[in-house]
Amino acid sequence: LHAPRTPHAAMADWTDCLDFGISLAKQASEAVLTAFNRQKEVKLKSSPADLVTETDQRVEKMLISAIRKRYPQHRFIGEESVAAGEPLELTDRPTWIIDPIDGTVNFVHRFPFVAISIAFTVNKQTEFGIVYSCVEDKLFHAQRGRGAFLNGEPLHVSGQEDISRCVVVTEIGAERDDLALSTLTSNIFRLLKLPVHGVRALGTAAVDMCQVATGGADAYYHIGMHCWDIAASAIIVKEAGGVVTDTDEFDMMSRRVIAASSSSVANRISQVVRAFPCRRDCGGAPGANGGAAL
Ligand SMILES: O=P(O)(O)OC[C@@]1(O)O[C@H](CO)[C@@H](O)[C@@H]1O
Ligand SMILES: [Mg+2]
Ligand SMILES: [Mg+2]
Repeated sequence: LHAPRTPHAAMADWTDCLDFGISLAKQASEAVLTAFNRQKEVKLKSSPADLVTETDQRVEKMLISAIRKRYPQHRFIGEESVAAGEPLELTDRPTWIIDPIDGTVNFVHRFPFVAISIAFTVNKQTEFGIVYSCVEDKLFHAQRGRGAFLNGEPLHVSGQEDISRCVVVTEIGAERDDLALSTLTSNIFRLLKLPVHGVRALGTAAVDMCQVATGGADAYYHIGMHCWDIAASAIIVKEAGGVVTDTDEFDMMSRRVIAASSSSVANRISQVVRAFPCRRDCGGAPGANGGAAL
């Protein structure tokens, strides 16, 4: 017996949403750059190193209201909306996952790596990701099955398989409790002792991961970030030929990620790096309600 065929017309490719997201990321970048050299009013969120400014909030509102006007049925997970009390819930409905400024500490200090990160999921699967590194004027994007691009040029990971020849990117993040700090610093210690060629941190997970997509870095790992920090750059790495994983299958809500140029490098990092407990962004077990796949 054959199942009835689903008309292919039902399979949207979401390119219209991608193009709209790219045009909005460019507008948002102008707002971020205008504010970049100005004095900012800074507020604290979860820790003394977790900052927010009026620009983060304004850019997120601008993005969400423009998308909502054009796609009234779509849903949102936005960093600053969640901070303001909106639920963090990923459903099967088309969902935009937004970090209006990834690298707010950099933005406050005028350290020149700040990015707008926009991912789009349907049925909990990422369809595209956009990362605009504003000061560098680098626009990264990837669409599922269609490759990754930087300012329109195709991207490829380095393909490096030997950990001892890798530049590895990570972040210390905003956690300041003893367990998190000792785990994070001992992870760096163990990697350096392997040895690796170098460990780097730019202050924005989105841009860090895009370095792996360009081949400028060979791997990235991080514990404690949120889905909006990595949702867009994860598909960019994957479409550039990289491997995106967790200790198990990648789950953007788990608050752990390894992105690498090859599975051998990803496996080596997962053997060396220890995690500390972090509450999931949403959902229970990986892949269950709220879990999300690439
Ligand atoms: O708050 P922001 O600027 O959007 O996020 C900045 C950030 O450093 O926070 C995470 C901390 O774990 C990082 O991975 C991420 O890039
Ligand atoms: Mg962020
Ligand atoms: Mg942010």
